[in-house]
Amino acid sequence: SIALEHGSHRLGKRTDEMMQTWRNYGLGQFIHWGLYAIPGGHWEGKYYGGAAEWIRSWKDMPNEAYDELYKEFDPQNFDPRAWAKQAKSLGAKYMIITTKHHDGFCLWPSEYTDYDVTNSPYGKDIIGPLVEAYDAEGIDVYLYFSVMDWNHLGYRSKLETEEDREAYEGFKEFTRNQLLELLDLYPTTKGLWFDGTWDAAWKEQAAFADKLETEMREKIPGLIIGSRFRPDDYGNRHFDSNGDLMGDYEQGWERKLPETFEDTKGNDWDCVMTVPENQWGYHSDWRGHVKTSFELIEMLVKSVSLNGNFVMNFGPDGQGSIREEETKLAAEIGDWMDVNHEAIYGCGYLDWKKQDWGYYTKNRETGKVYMVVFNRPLNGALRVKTPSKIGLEKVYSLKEPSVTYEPEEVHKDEYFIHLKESKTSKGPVVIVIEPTK
Ligand SMILES: C[C@@H]1N[C@@H](C#Cc2ccccc2)[C@H](O)[C@@H]1O
Repeated sequence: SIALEHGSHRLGKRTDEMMQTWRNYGLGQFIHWGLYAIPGGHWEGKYYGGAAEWIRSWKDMPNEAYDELYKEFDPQNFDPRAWAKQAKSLGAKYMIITTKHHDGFCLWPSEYTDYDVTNSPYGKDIIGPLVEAYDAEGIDVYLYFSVMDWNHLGYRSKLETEEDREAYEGFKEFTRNQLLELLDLYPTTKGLWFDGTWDAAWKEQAAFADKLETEMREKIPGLIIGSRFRPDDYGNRHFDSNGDLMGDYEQGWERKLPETFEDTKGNDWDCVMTVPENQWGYHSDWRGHVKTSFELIEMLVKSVSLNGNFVMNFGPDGQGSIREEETKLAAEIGDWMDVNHEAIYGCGYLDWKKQDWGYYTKNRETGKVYMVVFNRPLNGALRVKTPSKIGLEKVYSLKEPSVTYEPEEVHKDEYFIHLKESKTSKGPVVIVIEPTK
């Protein structure tokens, strides 16, 4: 293996309580909110189809005009407790909020820049009330932080000149100051979700990032930081030059999902997912495919079945309202979770042979097995291949436990479970197997 000073510092998974809690979340909520929500994908009547939170970077969009938007930020509809209540009814166990996206505008009162909410007409901290509201609902809060910062004069995507390097040293100090400031201001945060770390300039900062990650972990013991923060000695991210995972879980699944357990390399991971194809911040004109609640529930179940967490994105509008499409999805998914959360929370991968009808999840504590059926076979018979000697004496419907099943053994350790028409349940039906030995 390659000698690394700043590669992965731990082989295998974290087993402490905070990480176990993270592992058992199942469902999270991402919130992308900032100045980009004001234009909402349009500028002077022109529609921009790219990601709305990147509008400042589109060629026809005048940067100076974007940078003035903070003078319009006054979200009078912002209601953190309503957001937290909606997240509770969705069934989210954690929430990730953009404290600062690539544009550099800070949703908290930062001592290290004037480009923050205190200098907007709104004038007040956004992050603090959100942390408080979500904590009150028992939903853990994680802070999204973009290292890339288009507003800071010392930011560089690459370091070519001596001037670049000097300026970048100031930017690094600023970044460190802001991160330590966030952890001081919001000590109940359980982790940081880093983004904007693909720049060549940042990839040269293995030693700096390593030291800073250690400092942050010392400030909040148990803090959870994913694979997207640190570059190793050779600029590799997510996995170091020896292929070992950086950070506490893999953050590589952005708008995509692993297909097999092998794709996950056996690591902890999260999938962060937009509702439209590629809009994180608010866009007033969603075009292309907008996911249905059934699609999102399947992504959630697939994630949990492969030991991952699924984080669904919300993009509040410029006034601080959650758009109706997201409200509707939250209600539909929440209704399904009300009945079926037992197959999600505290569950993970089961090494039984994957079947076409859907996904298995297994409760890590009870050992209960959940068959989440998305594709009802035409003959209504679910094929189940079990490891040998598993007893299937206790099989029932999660929604209607009085509806029990007697699996029909068709081959050695291979059974049919004949679905009984359950009440019209919206979304996938879940069959529970309580292995008896
Ligand atoms: C979590 C997501 N990461 C950000 C990005 C990106 C990106 C950058 C370059 C190429 C493709 C995607 C998006 O703006 C959003 O914050």
